[in-house]
Amino acid sequence: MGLLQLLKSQFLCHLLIGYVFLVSGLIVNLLQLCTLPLWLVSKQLARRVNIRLAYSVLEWWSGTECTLYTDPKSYPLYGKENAIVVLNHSFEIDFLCGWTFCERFGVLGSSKVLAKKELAYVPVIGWMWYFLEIVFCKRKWEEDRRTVAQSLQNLRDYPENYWFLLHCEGTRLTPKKHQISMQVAESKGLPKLKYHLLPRTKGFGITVQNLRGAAAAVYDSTLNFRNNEAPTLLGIINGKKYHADLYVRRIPLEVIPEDEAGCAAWLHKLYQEKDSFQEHYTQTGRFPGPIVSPPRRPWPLINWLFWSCLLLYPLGLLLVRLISSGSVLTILASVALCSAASLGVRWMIGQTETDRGSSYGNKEGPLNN
Ligand SMILES: CC/C=C\C/C=C\C/C=C\C/C=C\C/C=C\C/C=C\CCC(=O)SCCNC(=O)CCNC(=O)[C@H](O)C(C)(C)COP(=O)(O)OP(=O)(O)OC[C@H]1O[C@@H](n2cnc3c(N)ncnc32)[C@H](O)[C@@H]1OP(=O)(O)O
Ligand SMILES: CCCCCCCCCCCCCCCC(=O)OC[C@@H](O)COP(=O)(O)O
Repeated sequence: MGLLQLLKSQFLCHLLIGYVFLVSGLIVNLLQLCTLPLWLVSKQLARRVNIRLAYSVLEWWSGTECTLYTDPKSYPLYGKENAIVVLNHSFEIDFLCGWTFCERFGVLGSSKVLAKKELAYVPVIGWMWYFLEIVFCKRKWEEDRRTVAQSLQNLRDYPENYWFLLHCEGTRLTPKKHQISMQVAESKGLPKLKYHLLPRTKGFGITVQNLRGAAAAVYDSTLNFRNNEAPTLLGIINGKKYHADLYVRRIPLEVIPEDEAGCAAWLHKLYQEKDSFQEHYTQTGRFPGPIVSPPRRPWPLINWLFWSCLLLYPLGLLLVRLISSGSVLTILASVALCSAASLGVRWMIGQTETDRGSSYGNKEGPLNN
């Protein structure tokens, strides 16, 4: 274990990182709130300010290495156009890998996702997403068909390039969800998938329909981790290194059928292809095609140094004052506050854990929702 990894695994280090993450995030949330009047004056300027504010929270502490497999001809277009990203949903840190790639291609602050509504209430990240015009769904089509379409329409004049992420499986893969979704596949006469849940086609259909002309392509993205790892956020916080491999194919939006049934059939075929890429990965330890290496940028490090210096210095001063005050009551109150904050951060980490995930796709029944 290297010195940096040893440091990362220490409890005190977790407390300090948790403190910097939480306080910097809340400051950014507050600044975002202050941009509300700006929306009335200039919507596009308010959007640009929020993109930059979000950037400084999203790119944070991750030691995950990511390798990109893709066609070198498509590579120069990444980050230079709007795109719909279709990504498998098997790992607890899918979102971190997504952020890492967004950062490398300069679209971290502007990128979007079709996210479950419950995430809107997660402090810092969920609150920030509200200002970033993230599209939320209740996974209840009767309600989502109208609200999701409206939110997508709002993105048509977005002032900066973005990726719109869709986890078409709708929930993270578990053995039970997989078994149930394969029953649905069988009942629909569709081939079984080994590594994916059956994709939900309605969200994809409505996204393509509403972003046609605004997004140039679908980036079919398939993620896996080396050595059969099942990475967790807690693992990362404890300094564990994971290595992600991502296979991306750029598919021009024009090739996707315009009618609902054709579009759904196209997506099912895409997932059958994704399944074969995962099989290839399992057999050979790599995805097909050449590797390209997006360069690391200095901004994440500069960003972290900025927030750490800004927030750790006053914390140090406060601690010295607290101890020298000698007041048992003040010290107890401070310990209680720190405990509450660390429980809050632990709850947020819990939101990323598949074991604590939703029951969506878990119930047997006519609709299996
Ligand atoms: C160069 C590098 C490139 C790429 C880099 C990679 C990524 C970076 C990109 C962007 C990053 C940006 C941000 C990322 C940050 C964070 C991400 C965090 C995570 C949030 C993600 C989530 O919250 S996922 C959960 C929410 N999202 C979704 O659910 C999307 C998919 N779902 C849908 O599309 C749904 O259709 C819906 C939500 C719109 C509506 O759901 P509902 O359940 O109401 O309706 P459905 O149509 O889905 O259900 C009825 C139909 O489904 C059939 N059915 C029933 N049971 C099942 C079952 N178990 N499995 C499959 N199908 C089932 C049923 O029969 C019905 O069928 P029909 O034939 O009638 O359609
Ligand atoms: C050391 C301190 C570090 C503190 C870090 C706290 C970080 C909290 C980040 C919260 C971001 C939450 C994003 C989670 C995205 C996610 O993966 O959602 C799952 C959904 O797709 C599907 O849900 P489900 O149906 O339950 O599988």
